[in-house]
Amino acid sequence: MSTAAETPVFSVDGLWKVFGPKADRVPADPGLAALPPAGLRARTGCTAAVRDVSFDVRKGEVFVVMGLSGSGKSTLVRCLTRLIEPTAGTIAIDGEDVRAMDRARLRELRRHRAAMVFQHFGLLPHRTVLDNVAYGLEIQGVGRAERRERAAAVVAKVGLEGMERRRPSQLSGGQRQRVGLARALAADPEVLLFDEPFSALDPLIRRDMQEEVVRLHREEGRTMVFITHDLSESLRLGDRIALMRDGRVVQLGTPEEIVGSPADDYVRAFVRDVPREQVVTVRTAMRPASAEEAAAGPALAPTATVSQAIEAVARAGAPARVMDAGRCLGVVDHESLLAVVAGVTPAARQEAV
Ligand SMILES: Nc1ncnc2c1ncn2[C@@H]1O[C@H](COP(=O)(O)OP(=O)(O)OP(=O)(O)O)[C@@H](O)[C@H]1O
Repeated sequence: MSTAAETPVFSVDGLWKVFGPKADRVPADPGLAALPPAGLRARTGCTAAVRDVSFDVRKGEVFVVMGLSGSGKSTLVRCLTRLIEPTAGTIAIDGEDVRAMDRARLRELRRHRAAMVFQHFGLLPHRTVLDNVAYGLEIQGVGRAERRERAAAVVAKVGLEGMERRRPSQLSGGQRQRVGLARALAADPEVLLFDEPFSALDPLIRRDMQEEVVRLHREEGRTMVFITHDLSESLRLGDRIALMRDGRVVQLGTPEEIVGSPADDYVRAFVRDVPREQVVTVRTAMRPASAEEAAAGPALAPTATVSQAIEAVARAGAPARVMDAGRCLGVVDHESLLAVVAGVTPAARQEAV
């Protein structure tokens, strides 16, 4: 039974977005709905950018939508606040039907509840950093003194203190992106939607911004939906990842589930080069402990990664215990850790026993 505390921020069910003539008939007709992209285009002239997608975004999580170019990521996330009108399916925010919202309610949704951070952040060139950040609050009708005060606090939060009076042209790409982020944060939305915000940044600055997002998330616990086509970015940021292909979500899971148990050959090929030991946790790698092993040895949290465990086991020269609230859940030793590095899935290991 679900309680109010468990209501997801977004709840999406059977969502379709079809572009093209008479788009409505595609989800409604099982024959058309089942066609592959090229077949659908040839028969109807339509593109199904999002095909029968269902998922929940939980409160406080970083939910990543990942996939190659054209897989439907932007269309899906724009449907959440109806920047793009869905063709079929349901979307709820905090249990409220987004598709039933009138224009005023939608405006409120986009301004106060689900703010978007874009790759091209749309900064106003003739305004200062502070005024750019305060702009969203101005639209909301917040008074001048209050909006400047709130904007200054957010500018400091994203590390731009001292730059309040600069114009966008006097900032680096990374700093501009921080202004865009600050502008979205100033509205204090329940959820932040990021549309590939860092893809135009060079790799070092990109890494900086990823860390910034992780830090903000750790400090505030705000729900975030993050679009990216970059696998390492999604593994670094995501609590859960929805991996898209041709408009469908082909796998939804934690980074560990996606890397450790790819749902099909497509996902397997996608994650082939990921260093598994940096993603797989000891909870997955462990085996049952004997009474003797459970009593002594280095202790690790269940969320420790295999690479952290390798260090602990090498240092102690003995198996490490996976401990949760004082209880030993199992142990990891050389063999179980090496199996992860070698790419042997836990299921395959069990079959081999
Ligand atoms: N307005 C539109 N009209 C027709 N087709 C569209 C429209 N917008 C998107 N599409 C098509 O829908 C599919 C998904 O596009 P979408 O932009 O959502 O993908 P994406 O995964 O975000 O790609 P990228 O990473 O390149 O931004 C693509 O095949 C695209 O060509």
